[in-house]
Amino acid sequence: MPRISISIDGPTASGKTTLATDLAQFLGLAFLDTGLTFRSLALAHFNGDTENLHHHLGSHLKHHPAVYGTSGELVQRHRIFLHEKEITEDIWNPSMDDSLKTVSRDPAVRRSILQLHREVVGTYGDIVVVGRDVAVTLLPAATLKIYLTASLAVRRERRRAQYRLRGRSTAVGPPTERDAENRVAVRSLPDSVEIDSTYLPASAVSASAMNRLHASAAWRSAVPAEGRVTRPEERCEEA
Ligand SMILES: Nc1ncnc2c1ncn2[C@@H]1O[C@H](COP(=O)(O)OP(=O)(O)OP(=O)(O)O)[C@@H](O)[C@H]1O
Ligand SMILES: Nc1ccn([C@@H]2O[C@H](COP(=O)(O)O)[C@@H](O)[C@H]2O)c(=O)n1
Repeated sequence: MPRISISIDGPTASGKTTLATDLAQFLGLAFLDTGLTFRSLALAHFNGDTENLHHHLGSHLKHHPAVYGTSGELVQRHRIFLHEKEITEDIWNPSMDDSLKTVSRDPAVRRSILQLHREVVGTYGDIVVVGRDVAVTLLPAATLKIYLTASLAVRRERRRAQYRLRGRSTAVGPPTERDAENRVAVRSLPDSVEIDSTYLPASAVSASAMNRLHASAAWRSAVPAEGRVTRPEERCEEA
């Protein structure tokens, strides 16, 4: 069967990870959060390695995505290793925001990270990928490209609530110029959809994405009619 891939772009705290987890679980896909690779290099930078971030890439940084089975079970949890040491939890230090900016503004580092992500996508194939610019740079032929938005106020409130719960933080600002350019670029790709989650609960965002996936030409040609699945709530709506 041809492969299924879904990209989810959008600004901080718009709900990308939440939607990606839901889709990956429901469809039995891998889930790669590209932001975690940036955070891994930010950790190296934060720990004092400010000169040559490249030497941490290549075979030294291993990003294993989460993988879900066809019944929605977690087959492999996501894990990241840097020089063979697991750093999956260490990358969430809120003091690393400045290092994160340094890493993500370096074009050469971005190119190397993209190469690493291409290798992950090549290995796993059936995958949901989340990030700031993944449709254009990594998955221009994805079965569905989602641009997920929410108002600044709502994104800030979501992040505040999340911070209270998990003790992790990221600054939430208005969309940057790069976000705005990327949004326009995603719109111009075939099989792309923009979902504004400001007033939608997470379940409605997932249902909307699933409906759009089923309507996409790439999905129809990739999945034979007898193999297509719908959520119970979608079947109710259709009845
Ligand atoms: N539609 C929604 N309605 C209400 N809360 C939501 C919705 N989607 C996500 N959330 C909550 O908002 C918070 C941020 O969501 P999430 O981590 O998925 O965003 P993100 O876009 O992946 O963020 P980042 O860019 O920082 O990785 C989480 O606590 C999540 O539970
Ligand atoms: N494709 C991407 C993904 C991330 N970044 C940068 O990394 C930061 C962390 O990402 P989160 O999704 O975990 O918030 C993010 O703020 C970006 O600066 C990126 O540039 N491209």
